[in-house]
Amino acid sequence: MAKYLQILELEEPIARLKVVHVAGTKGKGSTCTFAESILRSCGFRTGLFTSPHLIDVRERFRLDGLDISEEKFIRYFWWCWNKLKVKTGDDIPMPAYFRFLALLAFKIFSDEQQVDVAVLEVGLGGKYDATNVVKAPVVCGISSLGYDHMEILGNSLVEIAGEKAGILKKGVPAYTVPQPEVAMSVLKQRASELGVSIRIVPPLDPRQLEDQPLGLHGEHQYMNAGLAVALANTWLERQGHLDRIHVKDHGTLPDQFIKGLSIACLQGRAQIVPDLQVSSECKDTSCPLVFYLDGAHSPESMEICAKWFSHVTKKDAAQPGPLEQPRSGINSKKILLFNCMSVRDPQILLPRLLDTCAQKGLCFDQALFVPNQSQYNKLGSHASPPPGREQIDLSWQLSLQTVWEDLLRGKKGLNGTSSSGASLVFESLPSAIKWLRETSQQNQSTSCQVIFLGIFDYFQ
Ligand SMILES: Nc1ncnc2c1ncn2[C@@H]1O[C@H](COP(=O)(O)OP(=O)(O)OP(=O)(O)O)[C@@H](O)[C@H]1O
Ligand SMILES: [Mg+2]
Ligand SMILES: [Mg+2]
Repeated sequence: MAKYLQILELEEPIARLKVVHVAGTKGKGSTCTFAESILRSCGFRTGLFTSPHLIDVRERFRLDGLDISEEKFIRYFWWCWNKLKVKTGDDIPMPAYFRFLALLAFKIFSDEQQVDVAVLEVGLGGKYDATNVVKAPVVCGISSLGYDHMEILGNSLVEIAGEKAGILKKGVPAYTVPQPEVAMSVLKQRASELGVSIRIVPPLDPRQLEDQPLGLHGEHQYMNAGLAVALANTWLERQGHLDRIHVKDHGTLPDQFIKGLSIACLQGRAQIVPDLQVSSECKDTSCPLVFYLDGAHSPESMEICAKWFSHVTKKDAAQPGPLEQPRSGINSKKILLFNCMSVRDPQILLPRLLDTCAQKGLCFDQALFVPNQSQYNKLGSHASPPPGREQIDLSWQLSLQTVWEDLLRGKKGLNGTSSSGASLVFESLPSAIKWLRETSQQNQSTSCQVIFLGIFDYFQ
């Protein structure tokens, strides 16, 4: 990275950026999004770099809260690409995907618009992450730690926490959320070696928000929001801008903070998406097919997500309302649409989901497994579609299906009750969605609530 920064002449510009840096297993992106939104609401020009993206790579680079425009993205992309291409070769190869994107973020944030603050999410780990070239961030945060990317970061929480603690720096205040004891002691140890304090921030109390809901949904977001408030506050303090906010004496947050937290948005995190195609053909005002999207792909986030899905689907049934919700007085089917990378262990992920849902009284009627294929054809270098349909390898999805079926069989064996959930494997996402639409159109007396997990789980 140091060499690439030299090639792109980014060393000095990076040193000038006023960075908020966040690592963690879960909640990094949400914490960054909240922190950015708060500081924008305080009147600052912001850059936000997160990962992964849901649909378009430009989602990873936001300027003043908006995805970078195509025109700017293309301009910066080629500027970096061409410069690197000339100066790299056998000894220094072109940077890998995530490194390139991080370099692009540095270029974008330091160049064209001179942002007041750059909020950076670590891609993977911390110590060796591409974003960790920032030598002196204004403040850093470590969100919830748990088990993920063990093939790279190590198998124990101690090792994982050690990697994440690699973003802590001498002289830079640090914050974290309540963590498992072993992880916390690693963070504290590293902080004390560096002579900095790491403060533990409790989850935000909803009362501090004066009845405004958070822009990102789910109980766990209060944890991320609490961390984001501490990061934004410290950034303001260290930059000498505390005069911009009016601290109230009755324990609620400053108005700009409340506004920032309530308008924050990040696609694909506890996002409820009614299927507009199906609902447009439905006479009723509510929607027969609703997707509950989330990027969960670690055991902790599967559990969090299961709680969220159980909670919102129960609430929707109790308070039938407009489009977002399924129709009242109608059977509702709970369907799982799932994929995860083969480095993850479905024997851990799927039971965690199923058990948490079962504890909340929710059983799945069906489970669908799909590869991350979103298109049928890939374009080659001559921009023409290949002549035949690509053969898609579904062996991983078939093994996910087997794990699921075994789980259900095990549960049936134990207590005789279980969701009857037939499971299916589809060759692509569009084909699964087509099937869901057809099914819900054919069966108007049933609404489908589809929890859609792990689909954009890929290697950053
Ligand atoms: N504090 C948390 N504790 C546990 N799970 C969380 C927490 N925050 C978010 N999640 C779960 O992780 C998903 C991703 O959230 P977010 O994008 O904020 O995390 P991330 O650390 O950026 O994840 P990724 O590894 O996908 O980059 C959420 O949709 C939710 O399921
Ligand atoms: Mg991750
Ligand atoms: Mg992320």
